[in-house]
Amino acid sequence: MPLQSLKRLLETPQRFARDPLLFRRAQLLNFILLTLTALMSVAALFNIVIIGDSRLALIELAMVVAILLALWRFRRHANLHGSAWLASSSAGAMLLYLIVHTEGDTNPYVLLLLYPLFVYPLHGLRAATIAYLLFVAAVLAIFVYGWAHWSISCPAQTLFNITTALLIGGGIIYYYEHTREEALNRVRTLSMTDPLTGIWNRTMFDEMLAREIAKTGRHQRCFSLILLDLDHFKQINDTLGHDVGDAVLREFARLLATRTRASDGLSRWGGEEFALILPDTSCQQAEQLARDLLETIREHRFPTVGRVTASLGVGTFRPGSDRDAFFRAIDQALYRAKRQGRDRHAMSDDDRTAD
Ligand SMILES: Nc1nc2c(ncn2[C@@H]2O[C@H](COP(=O)(O)OP(=O)(O)OP(=O)(O)O)[C@@H](O)[C@H]2O)c(=O)[nH]1
Repeated sequence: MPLQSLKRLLETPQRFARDPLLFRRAQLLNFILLTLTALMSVAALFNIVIIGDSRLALIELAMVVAILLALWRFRRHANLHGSAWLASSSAGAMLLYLIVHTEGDTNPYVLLLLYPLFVYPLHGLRAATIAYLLFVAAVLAIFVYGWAHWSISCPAQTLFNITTALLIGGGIIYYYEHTREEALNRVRTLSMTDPLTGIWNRTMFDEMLAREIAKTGRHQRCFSLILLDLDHFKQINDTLGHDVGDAVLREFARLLATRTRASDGLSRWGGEEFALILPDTSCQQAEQLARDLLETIREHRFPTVGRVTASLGVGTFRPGSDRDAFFRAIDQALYRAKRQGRDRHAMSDDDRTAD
């Protein structure tokens, strides 16, 4: 039974599971908070029973209380940011107190190197660097104070060693975090974009669609979706080759990107099909945009092939609509536009004011 409770405590709350980066940070925070609680409790016990230093033990118990508070805020209220700050500042204060308490004895300095080890993974690059620089400044200020008031043997050498260790230790962890974040951002970008056209891929389309659907429920707003399919694209591939087909797809994506807003979700839905999510856009506005897009495509001259046309299916999602039915209706509208001769748009059945 106690083993099961411990296992539950080690598990990261599932509410963070939707975002892998947030989940990793939550996992780290959970682990660090539990480790600090255990470490400080043992240290307090050690100081009471073996050393007989009740003042230090009391400070350590105060830190345990602060860390437990952070743990409670994190697990109960999903407060990641505040809990991380509470944990890092109380651990920092504890380390600084150790230096003061031992009046400059070199033993606590070894522990200082632990600080960047948990501050960087907890806070991320920017906030951690601020926290760490403040910490280094506090350590040096305390040491300078101690130089005048405590009997430190070889103070100049100790100051040099502390500064070097703090800067090198912090520097290495900063660089590690920096390269890790960079690599992660690159992987993230790759996982979101379509390699041929550089616009969003199907995964991002699905994510944005889910987000917009959730927003319509919360704010009672609507959004629109346009599906675009190039006409007779197979002929381009068959007569001019796949490289020309690829170039047309790239140019088509670029053209659409120049005619849409940054807040619109333009993605390659698959093959020669593209999707455009239009937040806060009514059926009439979406239809007008569909007409404008058709004209832009019609008038554009694509490299090698010249004139290209597309067919569009348009629909509006309203609060309470069903995702699959909505999508099916737009897909059907697109095929209606194809059947009726291509180079045109068609509205989904729910929005049929004009074809
Ligand atoms: N070059 C190239 N072709 C692709 C790519 N993805 C899909 N295709 C081709 O797109 C063509 C789509 O053909 P169809 O579904 O028959 O459509 P279509 O010829 O445009 O005909 P309609 O849509 O009815 O006007 C197929 O030949 C696919 O091989 C790609 O990434 N690059």
